[in-house]
Amino acid sequence: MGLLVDGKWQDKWYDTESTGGRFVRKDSQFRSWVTADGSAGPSGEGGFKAEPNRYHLYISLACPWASRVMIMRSIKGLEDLVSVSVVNPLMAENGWTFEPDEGVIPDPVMDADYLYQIYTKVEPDYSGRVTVPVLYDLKQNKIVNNESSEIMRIFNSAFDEIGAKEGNYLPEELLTEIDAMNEKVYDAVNNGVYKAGFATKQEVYQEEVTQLFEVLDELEELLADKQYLVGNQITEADWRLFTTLIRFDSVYYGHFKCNIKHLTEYNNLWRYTKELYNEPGVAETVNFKHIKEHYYRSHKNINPTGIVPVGPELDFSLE
Ligand SMILES: N[C@@H](CCC(=O)N[C@@H](CS)C(=O)NCC(=O)O)C(=O)O
Repeated sequence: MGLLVDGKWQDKWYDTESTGGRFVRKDSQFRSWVTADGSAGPSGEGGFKAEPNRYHLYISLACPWASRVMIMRSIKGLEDLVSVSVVNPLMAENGWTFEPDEGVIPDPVMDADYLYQIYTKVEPDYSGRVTVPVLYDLKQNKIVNNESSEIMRIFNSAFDEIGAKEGNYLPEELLTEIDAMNEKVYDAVNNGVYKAGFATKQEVYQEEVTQLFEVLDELEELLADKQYLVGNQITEADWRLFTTLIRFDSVYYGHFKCNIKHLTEYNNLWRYTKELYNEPGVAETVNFKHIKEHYYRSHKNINPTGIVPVGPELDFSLE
């Protein structure tokens, strides 16, 4: 676990000293968009036109942010348009690596050993965290974007004219509601589990875990008479919630101490999670071996022995 400082790798855990025991996530730095005609998107620079085999995605199957992008790639049928590399689940002193293991897919750009080499290749004096997902332009050797919420939106529509599957997970008329839902879910749930798990002060942990379960209770109620979060169709908001829920009982409940309730104790949220898991193309993006190995083995200050629990046994079949 570490970060780049002026292009040099430093092995360092998150700093929570300066923030009173609180984990504060840093903003992603590469923010350009792939668009159908190469014009600039809502942020960053233009020049990234949607073309087959031009873009490459770096992901971890363990990571909820990378997984939401993988789900969009899968449900939009982009497998033959956007290639992918998968990092090793263990994130240790060199950060994410391509160390061969089951499910790891090596780097085609420079056969890198470490993901940070991709960052320093495009920006030799980069300072910041080296995160997945990364959307990389193979033609210009540039990182287009490393913010999953934006890569999801790129995948939702940029490739529609060159062979993507039908489906709009961001309908115009639901956009305001989706954005509001995303904000709540991001803060309390997606990032909430991390804020609870990485807290280094008791009162900070308690505050975060309480807020997390308050919002889960609220969502449980919302889903009592609704199948999906916004409108009557699956939207981006559902996929964003899903990647946290699918990891909940396996890692967040134990490793991050988000244990007021199991997800399986929430009737509606559990049913919802199973339904989304059973959507075509989604189960293939979920790899519990990578998920459990990553969290339990990489965060040595939380789990010093690195022992990976055997359970829980979860049954995702819909009765
Ligand atoms: N805001 C980013 C967050 C991505 C992120 O934090 N990914 C984690 C893996 S789950 C990572 O690569 N962490 C490495 C680090 O922080 O050093 C996004 O949504 O894309």
